[in-house]
Amino acid sequence: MEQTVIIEKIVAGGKGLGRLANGQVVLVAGTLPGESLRVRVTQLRRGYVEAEIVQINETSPDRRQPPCPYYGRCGGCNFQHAAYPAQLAIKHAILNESLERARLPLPSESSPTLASPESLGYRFRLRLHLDQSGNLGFHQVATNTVVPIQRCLLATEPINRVLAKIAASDWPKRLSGQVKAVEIIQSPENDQVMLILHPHHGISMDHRLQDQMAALADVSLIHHQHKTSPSIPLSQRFSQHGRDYRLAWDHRCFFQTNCAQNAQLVQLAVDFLPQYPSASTVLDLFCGIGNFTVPIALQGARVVGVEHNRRSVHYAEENSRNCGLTTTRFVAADVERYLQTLVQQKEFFDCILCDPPRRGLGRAASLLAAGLAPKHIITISCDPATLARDLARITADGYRLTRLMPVDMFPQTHHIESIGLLERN
Ligand SMILES: C[S@@+](CC[C@H](N)C(=O)[O-])C[C@H]1O[C@@H](n2cnc3c(N)ncnc32)[C@H](O)[C@@H]1O
Repeated sequence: MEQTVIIEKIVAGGKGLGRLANGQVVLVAGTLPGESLRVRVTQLRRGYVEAEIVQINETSPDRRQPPCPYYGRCGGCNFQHAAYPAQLAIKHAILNESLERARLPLPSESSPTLASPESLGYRFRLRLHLDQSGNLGFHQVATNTVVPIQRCLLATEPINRVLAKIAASDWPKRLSGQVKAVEIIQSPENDQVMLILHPHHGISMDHRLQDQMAALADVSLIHHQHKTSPSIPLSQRFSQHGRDYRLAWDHRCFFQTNCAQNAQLVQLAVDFLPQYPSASTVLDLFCGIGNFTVPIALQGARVVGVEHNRRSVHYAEENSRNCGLTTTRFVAADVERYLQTLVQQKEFFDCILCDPPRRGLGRAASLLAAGLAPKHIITISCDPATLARDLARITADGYRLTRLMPVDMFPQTHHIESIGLLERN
């Protein structure tokens, strides 16, 4: 069935929303607000249909030629058809709409999306799938079929040099059946690039094979993912508010892959932290390797970091020590359980910063807002839907959102990171 639709807006997930002649909602990928399209319905879903573009009748002035030759087939990006300023505006609108749908009042200060310093070449870590036929690449849109690629425009140049060498060799064919994924990582502090081969379950890799592949790709290290295998050292230098410091971690720890934008996000978090009359006490939930703990402590606060990955906690402690800090403490624990302990002990913090994974805070939201009642809460989120759910709980417990800013951590994709500040009423 073909029909003409006008795209009203872009919704979470990146598709354009329009209406069929009978009023039914239709979602179309690769579109922009205001475009008039001839579409063909491809899927019936509960409450809406999905369609694909047959023809664009009226093109948005924000439409551009996607820079990547794999765009449309490779499922890695879905915003490359939009000029970068339009991508930022779309992310701002989606975040605001997520909050409005949850009936949350938006802060009076509505900040535009913070652009990434680099809109291409920003990724310091790439994970590619390897299928049984030796295709090395990313999954095709909405399938498990691997689209072979020789270059990813989102990755840094040193990563692409290694990828090109591997893709042009017979290695993907030789490794297929043994390896299911290849990870290429660059340490942000230097040009050192490292590989990780992820073997299929139960396969033990031939070390000679790994050495030969390392020599071909001219990489300094190569390991396959195994609990006992050595770790890959990674590090980044920061300069925040006149203080220079360095954070180190390894490939088994979480760290933001857009390192330049992460530095801007960290700066924002320090700026969002209110000034208190005396040295502040801050609880940094989901602290990882101390990405926010260290710079906040360098500003004079006493900070407790909570993180369940013991390896990350080890690096957080080491990073903190190397910065000469004596005002940080790290706890290896599950956030929700640890919050219960803090509530029982009637602990108080001026500010709680939380940077949970995509699933959000869940029940921890009420524990930290109603249970600990800090003066301020800083939220860092990578999913507007779970953020809206968490904010609904926190505001119901007596807080109001005073600042909110989308931060573009993943240009060319629909992913939306944000930072917010809540104040106790
Ligand atoms: C989005 S990352 C943020 C890390 C850090 N704040 C940063 O900026 O690099 C989320 C972190 O939460 C940790 N995590 C996930 N679930 C957790 C839980 N239930 N309790 C404690 N830590 C958790 C992960 O290991 C990861 O380091």
